[in-house]
Amino acid sequence: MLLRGHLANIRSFTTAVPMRTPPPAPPFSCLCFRRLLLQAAHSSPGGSPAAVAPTNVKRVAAGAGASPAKPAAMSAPQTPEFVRENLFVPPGVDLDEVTEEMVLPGSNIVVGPYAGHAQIKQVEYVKSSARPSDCPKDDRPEFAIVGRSNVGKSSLVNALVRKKEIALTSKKPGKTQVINHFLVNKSWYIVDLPGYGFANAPDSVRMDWSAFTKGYFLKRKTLVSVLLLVDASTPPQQIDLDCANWLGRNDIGMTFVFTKCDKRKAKKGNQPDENIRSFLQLTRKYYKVPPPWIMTSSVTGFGRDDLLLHMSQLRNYWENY
Ligand SMILES: Nc1nc2c(ncn2[C@@H]2O[C@H](COP(=O)(O)OP(=O)(O)OP(=O)(O)O)[C@@H](O)[C@H]2O)c(=O)[nH]1
Ligand SMILES: [Mg+2]
Repeated sequence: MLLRGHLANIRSFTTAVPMRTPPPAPPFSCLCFRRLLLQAAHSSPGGSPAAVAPTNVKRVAAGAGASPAKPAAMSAPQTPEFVRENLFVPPGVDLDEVTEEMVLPGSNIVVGPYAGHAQIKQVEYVKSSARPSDCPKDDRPEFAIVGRSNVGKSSLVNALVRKKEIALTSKKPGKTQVINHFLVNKSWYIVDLPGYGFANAPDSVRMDWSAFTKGYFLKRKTLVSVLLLVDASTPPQQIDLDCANWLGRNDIGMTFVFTKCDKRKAKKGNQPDENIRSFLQLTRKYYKVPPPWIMTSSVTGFGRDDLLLHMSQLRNYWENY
C-alpha cells in the first residue's frame, strides 16, 4: 500500500477504528512509560486550562527551562492540563480510554501499544545527497528533520543519537546544504535536511525548496513522518506556518518538534510555552485531527527519550501495517 495511505491512517486515528489488532507492547515501552509516570507523580498541579493546546506546555516549559545544565530527566514536570480533544492518539488506542498518565510529558502525544524499542545502540553516517533522487534506495523507514535554517535540526540529530558532532552544527544559518542520511540500529534512517528560509547561501549550494519538496516529500515512499522543527524561543514565523500548511494539505504525516525550549527570556518577550501555544492555535485550521507535538531542548536533552518513543510507535506501526 502507498505510504500516503499509512500516513493518512496514522493521522486520522483519533476518529478511525484501528485497522488491525496491534501487537502486544514490548516491555521496553512499559518500563519507559513507568519512568514517565514516576516523573509525573513528583509533580505539582498546573494552572488553569489553556485555551488551545492541551497544554502540558505550561508545566513542562517550567521543567525544561529550570536549569539548562541539568539533564532533562532530572527536571520535574508539573501535572498536565489534560484536554482530550487536542491529543494525538496513536493506532491501537481508544480515545475514550486515554488517561492523563498516557500522555508524554511536554507533548500532546499518547503512548500506545506500538511504542517499543526506542534505544539508539548504533548510528552511522551513510551519505550526503545533493538531490532527492540520489538518496538511499533501500526500503528502510525514515524520519525527515525539517525546519528553518538555524532552528536546531542538526543539533537534534546529535541529541537523539547522543553523538556530539555526527551532524555538523553552526551558529551561522545555512550550514547543512545537502540531504544527510544517518542509519540507526541498522534498521531506520534519520535524515538531516537543509533549512528553508535562508536567502544568503551561495547559489551553488542553496536548496531549491520548491523542487525539493516535490522530489522528496511527495515521492519518498519510505518517509514515515516529517519532524517539523519550530523554534520555541521566538513567536510563530510565517514561513513555518506555510510549511505546516503545505505538509497538512498534502497529507504528509508530521510531528511538530519545538526546539530551544531551554531558552527562557529574562525580561521582555514571550516564553517558549506562550510561543508554542500561539503556534498551535495558528496551525489548528490546517488539520482535521491535531498532529502530534513535543517540546525539546538539545542543550538539556529534554524531550529526547520521549521523542524517540513516539518515533518508535510511528515506525512500528508503519512496519507492521
Ligand atoms: N539554547 C539552545 N540552542 C540550540 C538548541 N538547538 C540548537 N541550538 C543552537 O542553534 C544553532 C543552530 O543549530 P543547528 O543544529 O546547526 O541548526 P540547523 O537547523 O541544523 O541549521 P542549518 O543547518 O543552517 O539549517 C547552534 O548554535 C546550536 O548550538 C537548543 O535546543 N537550545
Ligand atoms: Mg544543519
